[in-house]
Amino acid sequence: MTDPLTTLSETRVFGGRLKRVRHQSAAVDCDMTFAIFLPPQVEDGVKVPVFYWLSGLTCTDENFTQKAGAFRVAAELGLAIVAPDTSPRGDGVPGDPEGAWDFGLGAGFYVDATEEPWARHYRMHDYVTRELPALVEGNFPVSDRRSIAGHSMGGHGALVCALKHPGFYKAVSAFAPIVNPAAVPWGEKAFGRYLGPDRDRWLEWDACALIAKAPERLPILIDQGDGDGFLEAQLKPQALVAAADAAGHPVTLRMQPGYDHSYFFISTFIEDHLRHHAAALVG
Ligand SMILES: N[C@@H](CCC(=O)N[C@@H](CSC=O)C(=O)NCC(=O)O)C(=O)O
Repeated sequence: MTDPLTTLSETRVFGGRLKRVRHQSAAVDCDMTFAIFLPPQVEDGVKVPVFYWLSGLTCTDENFTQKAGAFRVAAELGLAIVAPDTSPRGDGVPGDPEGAWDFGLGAGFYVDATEEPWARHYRMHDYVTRELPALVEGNFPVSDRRSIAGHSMGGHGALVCALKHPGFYKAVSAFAPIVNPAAVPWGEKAFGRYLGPDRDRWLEWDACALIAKAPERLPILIDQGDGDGFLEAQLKPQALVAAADAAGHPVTLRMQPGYDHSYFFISTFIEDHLRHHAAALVG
């Protein structure tokens, strides 16, 4: 062990192990909890690649582990899964002044805030792309082959992480992502507070803007339910398809008839995403 980690729980699942781990984060300056699934292959001494999952608004590390149904296929494919929390938390970490669920605690938006009082703790991009991978790779039997996926706010996070860090991830995908946060109500509220009023600076955290100048054309897989109540106002996946087409960036958008925004939708298609990631990660 190179970093002080506290194991909160350890559970056997599909021949592997699911752990919840707490540590002091320098990036977000508070204690953080993440989940890590280690597939059975690690027990034969194999260093396995890591699939990072970023959850959406209101989530912790536990929504994905308890609801997505990912572990049978991850065990088969030999993938580790790491699911961090969605924001800093704890004493001294400010939340939404009105207690709303779409900003602050559980809603870090995977950006590095520049404005007060958010800038000290709300640095989830730095946490997810730098501190957490270093911690995981220094303390668990995993390789440096990584991929990233997420849902809704976490889908936005996954797309932005991949687009801002060419070569760092081998695959990227998203369920019902917020693709154009600079132009929808959830993103306008969060970016206005975390990043300040200059909308040009918001574009550094917007997949539709980043894709135009991406130095790497990593194919993007997106699943989106057409019965999703957030589709028209917050998600707008066609905006990413248009930006990707203009840039020559490969995107596959699968509109899934009748599916909503929930983890029932995610659990239905998570196997496809894991296999998409494994094709790039394993071998
Ligand atoms: N107010 C509701 C709705 C919040 C919600 O739907 N959250 C989604 C993510 S939305 C975009 O980021 C979610 O993943 N919820 C957790 C779950 O397990 O379904 C609420 O408080 O749940």
